[in-house]
Amino acid sequence: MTYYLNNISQKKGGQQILKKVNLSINDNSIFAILGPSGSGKTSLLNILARIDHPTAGTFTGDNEQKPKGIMVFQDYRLFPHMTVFQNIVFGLKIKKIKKAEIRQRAERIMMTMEITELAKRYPDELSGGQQQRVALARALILNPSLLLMDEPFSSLDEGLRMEMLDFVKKLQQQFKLTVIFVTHYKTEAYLLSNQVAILINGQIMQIDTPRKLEQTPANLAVAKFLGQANFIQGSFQQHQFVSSIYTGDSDFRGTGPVKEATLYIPFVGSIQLATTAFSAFNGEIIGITWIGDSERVTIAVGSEIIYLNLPVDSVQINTKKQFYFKRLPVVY
Ligand SMILES: Nc1ncnc2c1ncn2[C@@H]1O[C@H](COP(=O)(O)OP(=O)(O)OP(=O)(O)O)[C@@H](O)[C@H]1O
Repeated sequence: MTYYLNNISQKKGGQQILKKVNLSINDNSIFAILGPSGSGKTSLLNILARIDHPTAGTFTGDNEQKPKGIMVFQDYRLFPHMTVFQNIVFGLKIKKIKKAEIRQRAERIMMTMEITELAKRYPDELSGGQQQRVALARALILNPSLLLMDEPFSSLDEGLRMEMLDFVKKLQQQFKLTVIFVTHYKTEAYLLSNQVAILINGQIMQIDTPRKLEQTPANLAVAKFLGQANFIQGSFQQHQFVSSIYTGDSDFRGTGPVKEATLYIPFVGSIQLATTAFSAFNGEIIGITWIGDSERVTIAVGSEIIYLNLPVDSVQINTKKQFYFKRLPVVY
């Protein structure tokens, strides 16, 4: 089933929290929603789980069906007085399913989640990663077609987070799930999905592949949220782009008044050291820090300071160098 979010808006306490959110989400896939803290991610998922209502708009499936997602929360929300097994089967018990079937389904799901040996433990006897596996098992035992994951791994350490992301991908394929995964870590979103929606201030700003988001952010708000970039104020004046580090030709063919724009120069992938069509700026290398797979290079360009991640040993300290844009990187 394809899921459709049609013009979903929500107001709370006089504040507009979601503004006309439109998304269509394909069956049997992982869709990531990426946004800063307070952008409305949880509010949106609560609506998709039918825990809350939108002020306007609808959430439908094909044939106008009313789908309901099952949530997995950041803070697990396990029942502390129940064992792992009791937590997992809780949802089936209240559906009055037969005991033998409950046991069979629980055993199968615990095996998949690699938590069989934890069945008799209580939540406070589990690590964060184990608790999240139990929370996932509790959701999956209900055979959901739509799984809603609200920053499920943000309290886990980096290594475990990466492991859990791989696990989610495996589960998605095994159970043919549709997963909506909400996060404020872009690496998580990029690792999970080739379709990422950026939510800022309750508004979907862009839906794209990770590569397109990084290379061509839809606006300055998206570019700033994605971060790891230099931002230089400038403007188009006739056919020229004018800024403190680069003034020259652009393909902008505006007439009339000056148009403000910002040069968006990501640390990675925006600059070449060899000549291309857009000649760019001269800078002096004033700092080089080794950061593993590359060097963070500090460049003085007039009174501006620019940071770039360049291949190891590609520039020398205290030398001057010319840098070339791959294309004139402008955002509004
Ligand atoms: N009951 C409420 N009344 C008024 N404002 C609310 C209410 N619940 C949430 N908000 C506001 O709505 C906005 C969105 O909150 P929400 O929790 O959906 O964001 P989020 O992106 O999930 O944030 P985080 O990543 O920090 O969990 C925030 O500005 C929040 O303060």
